[in-house]
Amino acid sequence: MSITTGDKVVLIGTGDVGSSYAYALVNQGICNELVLVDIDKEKSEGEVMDLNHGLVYALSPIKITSGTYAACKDAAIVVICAGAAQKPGETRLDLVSKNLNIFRTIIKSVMDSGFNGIFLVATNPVDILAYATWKFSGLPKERVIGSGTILDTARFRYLLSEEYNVAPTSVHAYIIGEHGDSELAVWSTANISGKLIAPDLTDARKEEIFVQVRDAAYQIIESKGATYYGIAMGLARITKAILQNEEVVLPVGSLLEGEYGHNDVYIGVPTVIHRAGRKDLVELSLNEDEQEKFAKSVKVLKDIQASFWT
Ligand SMILES: NC(=O)C1=CN([C@@H]2O[C@H](COP(=O)(O)OP(=O)(O)OC[C@H]3O[C@@H](n4cnc5c(N)ncnc54)[C@H](O)[C@@H]3O)[C@@H](O)[C@H]2O)C=CC1
Ligand SMILES: CC(=O)C(=O)O
Repeated sequence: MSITTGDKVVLIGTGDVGSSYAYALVNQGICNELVLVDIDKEKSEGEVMDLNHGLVYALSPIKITSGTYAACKDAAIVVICAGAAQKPGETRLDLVSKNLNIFRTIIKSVMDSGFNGIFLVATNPVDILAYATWKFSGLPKERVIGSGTILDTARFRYLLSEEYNVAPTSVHAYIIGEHGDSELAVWSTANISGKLIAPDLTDARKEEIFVQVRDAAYQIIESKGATYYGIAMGLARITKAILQNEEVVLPVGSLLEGEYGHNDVYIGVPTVIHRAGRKDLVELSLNEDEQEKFAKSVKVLKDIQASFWT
C-alpha cells in the first residue's frame, strides 16, 4: 500500500515540547490539519482552544482539533513528544524504561488505527525510542525518523555564528551521534562558506564550544525546568522538509545499516529528507578521532538496546 498523502499531522503528547511544536507549525503554515492527542485530554483540549484563538493571525488556514488515536489512520506524519522529561540532574538515558513502556502502548495504538505514514520521534532518549518505534511498528526504516541531533546541531551552528558574527544559516557544521552525553562535533568538516573553522580555533576553544552544546540541556533545565522552543523549531523544520518533499539534508536520527561502519542503531547523522521520509544518509569523512568518538557513541546506544532487545 502506498504511503498516505496529504498534510495531516497528528501530535501525540502536548506538554511543553508538543505544544511549542504545534505553535511553530501554525505560525509557519506548515500543514493544513493538526490533531492533538494526549493522555491528559483536558490539556490537549486546552491547547487546541488556545491555538485556535490565534488562527485569525496565522500564516495560512489550518484545522486544529483534539482527538484520539483513530485520527492517525489518514495522517501523513505522527509526531511523538509524549512521555517523561528529564528533571534537574537526570540524563536522557535515565528516562529509558519509563518511556519505552509508554511507547509500547502508543505505537500499538497508532498502528491499530491503520496508520500508513511517517513517524517523527522526539521523546528522550530519542535514539533508543526511534529504534523502538521502528521495531514496534514494523514500518520500513525510511518511515521512522528520530529528531536525532537536529537540536544539538542548531546549538552548535548558533554558537559558531556568535563566534564569527555570521548568520547561523551560513555556518555548515554538524553534531552527530547520540542526542546525549556521548555526541560529538565534526570539527574536521565544519566551515563557513567553504572556509574550514577548525584551523582557526585553539583546541581549548573548540572544547569550550562543544561542552556548551553538549551540556546546554542541563543548563536550561536547571534554569527554567525544561527545553522546548529549540526542539519545537527543529521538529517543525523536519515536518516541512517531509511535507514539501524538500530533499534537504538534516541531522536526524536514522537507522544505520553499514553506514559509518555500524549497524542496527538509530543515531544522529546528516540525512536526506523527502516526502517518503528518510532517503539516503550522508556519510561525512570523519577523521580518526571523530570515528573513535562516533564508535563510542554507537556503543552507548547499543549497550542499552541490548538490555531491551536480545
Ligand atoms: N529530542 C529532543 O531534542 C528533545 C526531547 N525532549 C523530550 O521530549 C519529551 C517531552 O518533554 P516535555 O514536553 O517537556 O514533557 P511534558 O511533561 O511537558 O509533556 C509530556 C506530555 O506527554 C503526555 N503523556 C505522557 N504519557 C502519555 C501517553 N501514554 N500517551 C499520550 N500522552 C502522554 C503528558 O500528559 C504530557 O502532556 C521528553 O522525553 C523530553 O526529554 C525535550 C527536549 C528536546
Ligand atoms: C532535553 C533535551 O534533550 C535537549 O534540550 O537537548
